[in-house]
Amino acid sequence: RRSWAEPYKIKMVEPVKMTTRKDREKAISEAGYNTFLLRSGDVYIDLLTDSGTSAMSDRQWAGMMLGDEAYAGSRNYYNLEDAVRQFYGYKYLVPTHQGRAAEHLISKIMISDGDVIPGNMYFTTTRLHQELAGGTFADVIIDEAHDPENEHPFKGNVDLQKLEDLIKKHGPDRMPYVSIATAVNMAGGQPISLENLQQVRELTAEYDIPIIHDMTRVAENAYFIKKKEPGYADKSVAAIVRQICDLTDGATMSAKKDALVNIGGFLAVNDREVFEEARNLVVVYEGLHTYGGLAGRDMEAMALGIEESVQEDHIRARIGQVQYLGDKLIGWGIPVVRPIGSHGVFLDARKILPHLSQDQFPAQTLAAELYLDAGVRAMERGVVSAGRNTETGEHNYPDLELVRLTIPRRVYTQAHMDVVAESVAEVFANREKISGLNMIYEPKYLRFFQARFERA
Ligand SMILES: Cc1ncc(COP(=O)(O)O)c(/C=N/[C@@H](Cc2ccccc2)C(=O)O)c1O
Repeated sequence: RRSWAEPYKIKMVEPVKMTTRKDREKAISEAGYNTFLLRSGDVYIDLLTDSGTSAMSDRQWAGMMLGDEAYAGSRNYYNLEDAVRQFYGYKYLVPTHQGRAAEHLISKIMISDGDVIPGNMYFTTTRLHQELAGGTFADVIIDEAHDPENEHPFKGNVDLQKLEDLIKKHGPDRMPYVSIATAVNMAGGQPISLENLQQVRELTAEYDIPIIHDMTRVAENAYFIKKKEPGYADKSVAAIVRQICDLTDGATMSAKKDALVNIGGFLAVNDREVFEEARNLVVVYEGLHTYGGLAGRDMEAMALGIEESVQEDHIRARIGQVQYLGDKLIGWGIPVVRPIGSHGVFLDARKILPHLSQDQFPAQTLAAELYLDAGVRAMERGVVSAGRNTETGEHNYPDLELVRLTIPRRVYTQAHMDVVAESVAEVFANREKISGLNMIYEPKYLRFFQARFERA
């Protein structure tokens, strides 16, 4: 098997610098042992997130020069509308500044006090907007998704029995929609199969319950279907993306991921009334309905990014780079979520630091130690991210206590992946010496963004 390389060449570079251990000790303690609070200038390889951190193509940069900054009816809006219709198939588009803005709108429109919204594992902003609208999230993902070592190829699948029991328990009238995420972020970037999505569609259709699709990483999910689901090997990623979307009634999109832009998102629906209400609400919270908080140039870059996101060479290289890092760590016996997901490699902090209880924040600790070793920035995806139970006020204690090494699209080379792998191995070799953290500042909402810690 011959080696293969990225399907692009680099035209512009942004120099990054190595820091010293001393610099990093100072930086991480000033950041309260929270990688979100580090300055990017103090970070060598930034794997905090794949959100908004991808490299745009020369065509997208050219698109930035074609911004029609008319207040109303910008040409770029119509180009974006065409791209959403062509590649995703949804009828009506409401642009927003990013994904959580679309989540805010659809939650406000479709959720009433006391409603239950089933979903395949929670996502932080999605669940918060459901709660702010008076709803309660209910997890219907298969049990395997909560087991980091289980090799189920489609851990994003819905447990149909759990879903049906919920519908029977609460009644369809208390269920405004089922929330389906593709390439489930908190499970480790784990795909849902088309077979399972079709079964969810059949079940919800019986009760006339719509499906709202969090399509933030839909192209990555489509790639896994092409590679792993019987019958799809000869289908294009673009065709599989359409097939996924056509099984849903609407979508929220953070275009900062798959669609390769630094800012942008949208709400797209097929129902005219939901569209009318969303178009009316967007002018309250985001901006006119033809720009939704974005500049014309941003919408142009997004339209082009959507087209590029489903190109076979691009998505194969993107997923290939994540697999490369994951396989390297697995080869060195480092506990990671398996199978390797779509947008990052998730370290199993519970297994790496078994001597730390979740009250000592193992994933938060591991992310800080990784940064200290060589300046690699990762993200806590464990008890801090899980937040507190709205009833009891206690921490939610998730089975998955993870540190996410999230790979931006078209930014880092294989050499960077090697440096990251060696840094993880170094921290892993010294894991017994790692002690835990105490939380000393806890914000009310989405605490993981701004919480501060000190060494226990
Ligand atoms: C599956 C899914 N659905 C919606 C959104 C919101 O989209 P947006 O408002 O950010 O554009 C996101 C954003 N995910 C980013 C950024 C992030 C957000 C909250 C906590 C930590 C990190 C990440 O995973 O790094 C997502 O992954």
